[in-house]
Amino acid sequence: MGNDIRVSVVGAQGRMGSSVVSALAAAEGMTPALAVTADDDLGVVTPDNTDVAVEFTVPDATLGNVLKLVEQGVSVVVGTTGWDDGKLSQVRKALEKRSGPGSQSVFIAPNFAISAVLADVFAAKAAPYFTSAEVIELHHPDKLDAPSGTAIHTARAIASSRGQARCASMPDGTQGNTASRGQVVDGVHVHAVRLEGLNAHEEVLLGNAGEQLVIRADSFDRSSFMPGVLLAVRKIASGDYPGLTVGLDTFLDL
Ligand SMILES: NC(=O)c1ccc[n+]([C@@H]2O[C@H](COP(=O)([O-])OP(=O)(O)OC[C@H]3O[C@@H](n4cnc5c(N)ncnc54)[C@H](O)[C@@H]3O)[C@@H](O)[C@H]2O)c1
Ligand SMILES: O=C(O)C1=N[C@H](C(=O)O)CCC1
Repeated sequence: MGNDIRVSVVGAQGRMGSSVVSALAAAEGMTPALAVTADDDLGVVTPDNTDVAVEFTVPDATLGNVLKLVEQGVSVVVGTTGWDDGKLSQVRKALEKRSGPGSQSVFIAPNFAISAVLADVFAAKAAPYFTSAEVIELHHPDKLDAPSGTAIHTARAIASSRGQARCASMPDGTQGNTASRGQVVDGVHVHAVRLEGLNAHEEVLLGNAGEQLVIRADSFDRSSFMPGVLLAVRKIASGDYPGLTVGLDTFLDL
């Protein structure tokens, strides 16, 4: 259709990329444009054929892909993990260089499932009321990165809300080899499980003397991510979010 948003998918043969290609074909007001695989030249994706590119590839490739798409004048919705402050600042700089009328957008979300986004928000709200908080993420064994992008995001959100509330550091009497205590992200311990049969799951454990709160999000199927991806495409295509935006909660009235 004439006014449809033209959406190209980078990483189109992957688990997420192929799900996005199918979701786009069924979505109102969107037209699938190019399906780019690892063997293709990303240079083919331009504003002549694409309004928004959706990028689901691998952590080692995503920064390069996003910078190239920005250089080519294309706005991007990114679901690939592996982002840190240094990489985000490279994207911000690339966007600033190009900014002007009709300026471009990059949107990055570690998780597009509403259950995960809400778990993150609830965990950050709850964290200052508890002495201890730890994050456990559980995923399918084909996942390349650990801990998950979502768990890093959650740990940072917990640390930030505890920092603002001036909470004391969490008690931990572990001595000697601390490898089994997981990765420490901004002072929050994050544990990664890889298990056949799982898809994408996260649990936040919050403890006080004599009580525990568990906040858990389960994505049983990749269909759980699709409404969030389509929402992000619509928001980015609207032109209302120029520059870099991180996190699906931006678009939700939480
Ligand atoms: N944000 C979310 O909600 C969400 C949900 C699920 C997965 N993820 C993340 O998305 C990423 C992809 O996950 P997946 O399960 O689809 O992985 P996958 O391995 O199934 O797919 C990745 C695809 O990218 C392709 N690829 C690699 N380098 C490329 C390049 N330079 N250009 C184009 N294509 C390239 C690979 O050939 C593969 O087909 C991971 O980082 C994962 O953590 C995010
Ligand atoms: O399947 C994956 O890989 C997922 N990756 C994201 C992460 O690392 O947080 C989101 C959930 C699924």
